[in-house]
Amino acid sequence: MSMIAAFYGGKSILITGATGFMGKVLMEKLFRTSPDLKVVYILVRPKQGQTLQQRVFQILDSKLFEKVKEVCPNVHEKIRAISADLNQNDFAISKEDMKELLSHTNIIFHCAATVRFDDHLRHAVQLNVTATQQLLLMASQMPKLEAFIHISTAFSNCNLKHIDEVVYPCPVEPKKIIDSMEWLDDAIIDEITPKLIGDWPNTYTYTKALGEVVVQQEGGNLNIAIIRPSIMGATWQEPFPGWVDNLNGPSGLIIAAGKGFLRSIRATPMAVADLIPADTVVNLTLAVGWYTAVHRPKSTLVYHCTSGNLNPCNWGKMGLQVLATFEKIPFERAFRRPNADFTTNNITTHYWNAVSHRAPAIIYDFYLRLTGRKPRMTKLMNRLLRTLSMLEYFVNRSWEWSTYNTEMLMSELSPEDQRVFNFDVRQLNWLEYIENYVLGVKKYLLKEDMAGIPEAKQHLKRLRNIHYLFNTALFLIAWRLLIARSQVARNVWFFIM
Ligand SMILES: CCCCCCCCCCCCCCCCCCCC(=O)SCCNC(=O)CCNC(=O)[C@H](O)C(C)(C)COP(=O)(O)OP(=O)(O)OC[C@H]1O[C@@H](n2cnc3c(N)ncnc32)[C@H](O)[C@@H]1OP(=O)(O)O
Ligand SMILES: NC(=O)C1=CN([C@@H]2O[C@H](COP(=O)(O)OP(=O)(O)OC[C@H]3O[C@@H](n4cnc5c(N)ncnc54)[C@H](OP(=O)(O)O)[C@@H]3O)[C@@H](O)[C@H]2O)C=CC1
Repeated sequence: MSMIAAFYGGKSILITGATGFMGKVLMEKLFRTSPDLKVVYILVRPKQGQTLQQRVFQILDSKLFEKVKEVCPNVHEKIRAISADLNQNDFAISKEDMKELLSHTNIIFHCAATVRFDDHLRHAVQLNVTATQQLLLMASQMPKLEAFIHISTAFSNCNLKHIDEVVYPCPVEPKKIIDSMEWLDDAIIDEITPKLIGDWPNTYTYTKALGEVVVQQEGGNLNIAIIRPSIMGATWQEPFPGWVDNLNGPSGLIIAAGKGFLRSIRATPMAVADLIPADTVVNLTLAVGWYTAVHRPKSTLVYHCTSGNLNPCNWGKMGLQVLATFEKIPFERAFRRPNADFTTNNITTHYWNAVSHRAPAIIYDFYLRLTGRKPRMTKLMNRLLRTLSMLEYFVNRSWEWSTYNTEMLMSELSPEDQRVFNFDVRQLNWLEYIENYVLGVKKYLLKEDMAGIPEAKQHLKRLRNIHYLFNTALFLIAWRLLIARSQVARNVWFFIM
């Protein structure tokens, strides 16, 4: 019998960010392994014209929750969606809901965040720092609370090369940052943002670092733990391999490469690709929730959920495996044949951006215009180049994360819990994982049918023929021009003939 699964039985659990990528995988695992839990409160905002209930039904209707509905047929009754906006005071939660949350909650998993790299500092602070502060305040008024689990990121200290499982101080106290966001106007914030974030690459990683400091400073007597996942990718095993539902991290680039838009990327092939499957993060999170509540460590423990020091993969190997998978499982209606190169130097990056990204987009848009259609490729390409420039920081460096606490926790688990809540990345086979990831992107993100693979392969063959024809024509034109201008070239030509 799993001790962790039994622990969550009968519990009232509060999850923020339950509608996000990690939140869904977390809820799924909780219900599948502890169907006898009492209730899961989720803080949800109405979005895109959908009510809270519609949002919950949409989640439960997805393939991700198929197994849950078998083991916990009344899952929809156990999810209590609470209308909340983490950007508002008291999260805009009604008095009755707040009363219920405060009096019943046993465990909090705080997953909500803005993960956009380019978010305005005010918004990133509001969600990643102030909301965390407010949630801690709420937690301090919960008499039945046993553990508060804060999800941060392994990149919250990416300005360091070696990162230990400790909370590092920030140059400016979070309280001062929160205060200043209240009275500074947007233009001034824009101006001081580069100075404030210093050697952090973006507002996301900076505000996640501030969030951790807030947790440490304002956690009071709460039982708190911080989890730092690296780059969260599709699921490895549970509930099935390859599940993914957003474009963050590598997923968007896998699509761009598979559809033939992404032809080169400024990345260091030998740099460690610290990916971590979402189900691994969730297993560790649930194990940490149990450990923190039952063992009540004296201080706030930080757990690194990373793969690099235990089972490293690098970007070069990952890129090759992604491309190899496209041979077997191509995406439909590709713009060009998938074939992306890694470059490490600025000049070649600019060259390939011009030749392989911008030029084909301009030519294609010209063709669209000629055929009376609206040009769109240049815009799309500009977006891709902007995304690439934001991700570059992470694919040209390697970090070392120590994992003592995570390994300690693994040794504390019973063999059954090690199996049910497996977060041992040493068992991960990268080639198999990446293949399933690409397949998952095709099925769950692009919603492409596997029956379309033969047609997709035919399409790639046509693109290859067009490519050969285009190159041959280009060569002949260049050769003709050369012959017209150079006696040596003419002599070579006559010699060959
Ligand atoms: C050889 C072949 C190799 C192929 C694979 C190689 C893989 C290399 C992968 C490298 C990835 C490295 C990632 C490192 C990240 C580490 C960071 C730490 C991890 C974390 O803690 S948090 C999670 C990470 N967060 C993110 O990834 C968010 C990043 N996204 C953003 O910040 C913004 O979306 C972005 C990129 C600034 C774009 O903003 P904007 O232009 O405003 O666009 P929108 O977000 O509104 O979206 C517009 C449009 O673009 C689509 N989109 C969004 N994100 C991506 C993406 N990452 N890639 C591609 N496309 C993306 C989005 O769906 C929208 O489409 P529409 O059709 O709806 O308009
Ligand atoms: N994805 C990754 O690669 C990594 C993520 N992390 C961390 O893991 C956690 C989860 O990330 P992930 O699931 O990928 O992120 P997502 O962007 O998928 O989900 C974010 C969640 O936060 C919610 N949220 C955002 N703003 C508000 C708001 N104002 N009020 C209420 N809810 C809000 C979103 O709700 P809505 O659906 O309404 O938008 C969504 O449920 C984050 O803390 C992130 O920093 C750490 C390392 C890597």
